[in-house]
Amino acid sequence: MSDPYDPAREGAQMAFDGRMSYGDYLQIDRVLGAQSPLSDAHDEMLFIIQHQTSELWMRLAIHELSAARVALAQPDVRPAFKMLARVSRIFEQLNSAWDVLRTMTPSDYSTFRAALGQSSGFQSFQYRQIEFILGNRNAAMLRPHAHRPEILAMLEAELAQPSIYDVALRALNAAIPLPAEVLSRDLAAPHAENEAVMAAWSKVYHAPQTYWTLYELAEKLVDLEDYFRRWRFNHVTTVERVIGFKRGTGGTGGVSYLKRMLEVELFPELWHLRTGL
Ligand code: HEM
Ligand SMILES: N[C@@H](CC(=O)c1ccccc1NC=O)C(=O)O
Repeated sequence: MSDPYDPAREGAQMAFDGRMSYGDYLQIDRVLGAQSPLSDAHDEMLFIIQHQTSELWMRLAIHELSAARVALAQPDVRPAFKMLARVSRIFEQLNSAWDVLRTMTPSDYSTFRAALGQSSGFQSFQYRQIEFILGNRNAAMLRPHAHRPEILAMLEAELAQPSIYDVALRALNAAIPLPAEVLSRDLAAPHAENEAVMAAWSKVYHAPQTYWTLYELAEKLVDLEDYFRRWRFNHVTTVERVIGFKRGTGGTGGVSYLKRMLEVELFPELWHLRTGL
């Protein structure tokens, strides 16, 4: 019998006093110190981790979307494509995660729902920031954050910046001029569907070879919205499955509110032009 295998023999570092380890670099103690269930219910840990991991992925999505917005304002927009593609993949990841949460039945959830009080995903400031960056803007959504001035200020600052779609339209305008009202709209409101924008994107789709970069940009945006829509759909379906038509802890009608959100169109012209092609 040979001795048990020891990775130190091939050089694995085994001593970490005074050296940065895996846990040091990733601050694992802080991450793993942040799960504090309020009940004894077995499934509350699943619920907490599902949300915390979602928030971590949202953090990366915001990092990528913010950089993509800067990149889209440059003369060469192509470096933004990688970032937008990565955000779509992040949403794909979040979409797959619903499969884990769906293992929680209504009976399981009812063992700890009361412990959640009035807290709700509706109050997720990172989610709201993503919606605002993408262009789904509504100043009423700032109110749940009034008690956190720095978060309120961050979201207000977001409403004062052009959305991803606004910067995309500026890039489109450089090739196919758009009306001034599109380029200097009230940034705190959502973009209103516009005939001239649709005509310009249609021109791109009729001649992809001529407008290849804009064509690629448009498809990256459609891809992103496609994955985001799937997230909304998975959410509302999971909610109906778990709480039926009960009101939400956040105070909305629950499924009725979430179904209304399914109607949001972030990049309306990019969807509507397809009918005319
Ligand atoms: C059993 C699981 C879940 C249930 C029953 C549920 C239920 C609800 C309900 C009823 C709402 C409407 C607001 C309210 O009145 O509370 C809502 C909103 C929301 N939830 Fe969930 N949710 C679940 C899981 C999740 C997960 C895993 C996330 C991921 C972060 C999430 C994020 C959100 C967000 C961001 C909103 C606001 C949506 C918007 O304003 O468009 N939820 N949820
Ligand atoms: N709104 C949910 C509660 C909920 O799902 C939740 C509660 C606290 C933190 C995040 C949550 N997730 C999504 O809303 C409900 O009405 O049961």
